[in-house]
Amino acid sequence: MPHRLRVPAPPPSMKLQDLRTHLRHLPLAYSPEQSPLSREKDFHAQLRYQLEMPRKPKLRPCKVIFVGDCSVGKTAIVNRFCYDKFQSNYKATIGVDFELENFNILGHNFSLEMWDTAGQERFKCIAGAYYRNANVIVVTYDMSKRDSLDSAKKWLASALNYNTSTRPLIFLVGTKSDLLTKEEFMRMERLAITVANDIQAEYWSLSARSGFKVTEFFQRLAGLAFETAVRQHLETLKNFAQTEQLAAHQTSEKSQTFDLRNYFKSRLYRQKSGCAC
Ligand SMILES: Nc1nc2c(ncn2[C@@H]2O[C@H](COP(=O)(O)OP(=O)(O)OP(=O)(O)O)[C@@H](O)[C@H]2O)c(=O)[nH]1
Repeated sequence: MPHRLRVPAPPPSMKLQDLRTHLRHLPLAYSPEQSPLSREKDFHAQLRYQLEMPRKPKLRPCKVIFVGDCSVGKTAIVNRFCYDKFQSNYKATIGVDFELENFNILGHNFSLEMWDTAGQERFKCIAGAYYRNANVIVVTYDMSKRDSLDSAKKWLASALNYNTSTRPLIFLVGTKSDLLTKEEFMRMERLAITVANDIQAEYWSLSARSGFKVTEFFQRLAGLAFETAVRQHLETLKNFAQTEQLAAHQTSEKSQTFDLRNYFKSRLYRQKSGCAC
């Protein structure tokens, strides 16, 4: 019997992961008419055009911080997206947890550094140290606990305190939507959208237990963060090119002055020597 070489198929989890992290379009907002970030249905045509240039931009990893009261489900949403798993027993985050997720967006590599900070008061001073240089702030609240929504503004203010020079993208995320009846869900969402509008955040309701909207949320976050990173990169290049142009202009002005001096000198010489040309 002829020997056949068998090529093992990639594990199904890998295929799933690839699909979730490969983006060709800008994912839509949870509720496009609410979003203060972008209401566009896709990446901007000019951004696509710029990305097709031969020199590919090198984008730094995007720092995403998750903040919110203890036990609202920050770790659960990160684990649902990164490992597609859910744990029903509560283990408090001590200080901070870190996950890295690599995306491929419009053919470019882009990574999200996810900093899942502790909600417990006693770890607040440790977690605060990790708030710096955040590109994205995810303020998380538990949809089944109204007081966790009331704390949202306080958490955002404290995260923004460490990021005064940058303008991070802000999301307000409601978790544990599986615990609510339809009426409770709608009531809580209405309240939360008002808060989201107040703090200029894009709103999402999720459930780590059922997986409701978790992938869509992370894809949207990655898409918007990518768009912002490319814009900032192009802006830096433009400023750099302008500085170079200015320097080149100043140099050519100097050499012109030099040439003029030479010109007058040579004319004087010609006049002295009686040349008529
Ligand atoms: N039913 C339900 N329970 C959830 C969901 N998300 C999280 N939980 C539960 O809520 C508890 C707290 O979840 P965590 O993800 O640890 O909360 P956390 O915000 O990271 O908490 P800290 O580490 O203290 O800041 C756990 O027992 C989870 O199983 C959800 O979507 N639905």
